[in-house]
Amino acid sequence: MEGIPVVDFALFMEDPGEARKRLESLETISNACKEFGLFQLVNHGLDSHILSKALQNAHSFFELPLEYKCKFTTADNSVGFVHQSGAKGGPLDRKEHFMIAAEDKSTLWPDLVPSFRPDAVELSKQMQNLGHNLMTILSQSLGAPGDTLHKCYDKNADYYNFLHYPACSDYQGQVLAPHQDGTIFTVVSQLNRVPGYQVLKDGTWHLVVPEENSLIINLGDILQVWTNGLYKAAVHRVVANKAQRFSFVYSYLPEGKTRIAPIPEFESGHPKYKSFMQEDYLKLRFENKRLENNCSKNITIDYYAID
Ligand SMILES: O=C(O)CCC(=O)C(=O)O
Ligand SMILES: [Fe+2]
Repeated sequence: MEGIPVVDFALFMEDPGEARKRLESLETISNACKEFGLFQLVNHGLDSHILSKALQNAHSFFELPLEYKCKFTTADNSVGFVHQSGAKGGPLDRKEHFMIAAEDKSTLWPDLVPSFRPDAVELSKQMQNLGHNLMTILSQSLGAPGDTLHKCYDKNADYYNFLHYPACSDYQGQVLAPHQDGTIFTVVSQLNRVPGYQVLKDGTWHLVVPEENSLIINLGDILQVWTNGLYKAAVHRVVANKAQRFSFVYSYLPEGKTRIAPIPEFESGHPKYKSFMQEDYLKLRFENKRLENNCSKNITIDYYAID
């Protein structure tokens, strides 16, 4: 099996003594983004305890009674606790999750786990910072100036999500259906290192083994559109495990009113996507995921494709 590309983030954060290695790494990123839409990041620079705290808090929250957790469910499922979800026309996903809008003044925090809120806010700040640096590196990996992707929008409207996949003793299929994220890119931490995350490449699913201290960076639809299809949004899913699995997902998104369209220097007069407003696409995706909505088609970025 072909390995999932690994990128050493420290190379980019240190003084420029390692120029040759950096160039090699930019090449690795570029190839990974074209082939998998994904790479793994090591030496990511996050505070070493922050992810173990996230795991403890997620564990404490998800083991609370369903009745309590459901107090944090909102009408449109865009934030808060979601007990059941699934792709259109398919079986339900076997997971529950708690979604939070970064920098939101939400009061929707589980009071029975007092450390949940301060630890989550701190983690989201560190993730924001990591994402900012990744945007520069991704711009450079495209052979463009470091501020190229930053210049596509003014402000972030990020979301982050704690997920729990209960142990599956007699089921071996997928517990989260294949999909692409509607983000710029998404950072995934397989918090308790139980395997499950897989990425599709050339018709084959590849397991992303949760190595210690590594993160998954998976590209989303917006980066695919900005690069006019040069970089692709990773098609990924989660498969069952006999052990329960916890993960943390941080989604980088521009503000809702941002217009998304191929960046002129990457489309050379042949845009493959129509321009759209970020919040319109997000809304379509959320509406489409709601179980009571019986529309049979799964909305993807192809909705805006120019054929
Ligand atoms: O739980 C995971 O590892 C991945 C979750 C995911 O792909 C998502 O929430 O979009
Ligand atoms: Fe995803």
